[in-house]
Amino acid sequence: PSLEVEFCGRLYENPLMNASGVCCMTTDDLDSMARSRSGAFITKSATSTDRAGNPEPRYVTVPLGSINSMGLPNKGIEYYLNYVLDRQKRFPSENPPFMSVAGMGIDENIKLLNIIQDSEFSGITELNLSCPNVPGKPQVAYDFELTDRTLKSVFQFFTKPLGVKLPPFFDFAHFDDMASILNKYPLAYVNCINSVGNGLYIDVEKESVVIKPKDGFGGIGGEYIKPTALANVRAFYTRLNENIKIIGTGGIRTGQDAFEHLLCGATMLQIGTELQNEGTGIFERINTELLQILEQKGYQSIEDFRGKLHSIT
Ligand SMILES: C=Cc1c(C(=O)O)[nH]c(=O)[nH]c1=O
Repeated sequence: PSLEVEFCGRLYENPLMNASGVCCMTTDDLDSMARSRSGAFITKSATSTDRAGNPEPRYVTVPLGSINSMGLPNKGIEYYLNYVLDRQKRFPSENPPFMSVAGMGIDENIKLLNIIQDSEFSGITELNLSCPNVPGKPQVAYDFELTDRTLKSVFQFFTKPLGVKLPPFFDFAHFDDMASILNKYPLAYVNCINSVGNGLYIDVEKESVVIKPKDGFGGIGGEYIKPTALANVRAFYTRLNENIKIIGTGGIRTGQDAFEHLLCGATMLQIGTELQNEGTGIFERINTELLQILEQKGYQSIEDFRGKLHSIT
């Protein structure tokens, strides 16, 4: 069997990539992703200029996942754009990395996307509408009118492939309302989900929180969030028109987790917490485990089962 996937008109050797934010802050991080067995990779969400982010400790690995309140530290969009444009020139036959952007508001999102639109970048852009950790900044995608207004403005000028990174939703009315907004726009994909916002992890021995920002409140990733991630992948896969693909993110630690996301309808798969824990060797491991599952089940390709999750009739 083969793990090859077609996404936005490009062929990838497998569906695995990093989740923006993990292993993508510096050119060294990005080079290690480029050398890995991932099928693709994405930059850290960029703002107009570099940001230090929140005070440390701001990312902590915990038994069932992670908690983070990084606060959108990044090197600024020019740094990441220079990196991806350089790779485009040096490796013209390869798929360019994905570019992620996360403005502090609609104006900065428009500005960032205009920079990408006016550049030679020929890859895929991810608009992050779900950063939960910038104090005083609510997550865009929890404001449905703002999301609609943002996408309306963006698609006045942006003609390159664009996806949006969404936070988790927990209510069928929200799945329905968000899907009806997204279906209005020529999106390449939606990425479900970002970390589950504003969780709290406690160190009982110290009787203390474990991260400094926001009195310890931070986005939760890892095993904790797989059921929520799978539900959001499935909810949008069944509601969006079929040319809006799904990237599945959240709780992928094994080939089986990857298989579950694909069964729910995901086309590409992003790994965050477990990549942070294990390093880029994880891509070789999960590709191997996923191939074993396809072999055991007699599938030749992911197309044979993508989205074919059974309900109980
Ligand atoms: C881009 C900011 C994000 C951050 C962050 O930089 O705090 N953490 C997340 O879990 N998700 C985000 O989208």
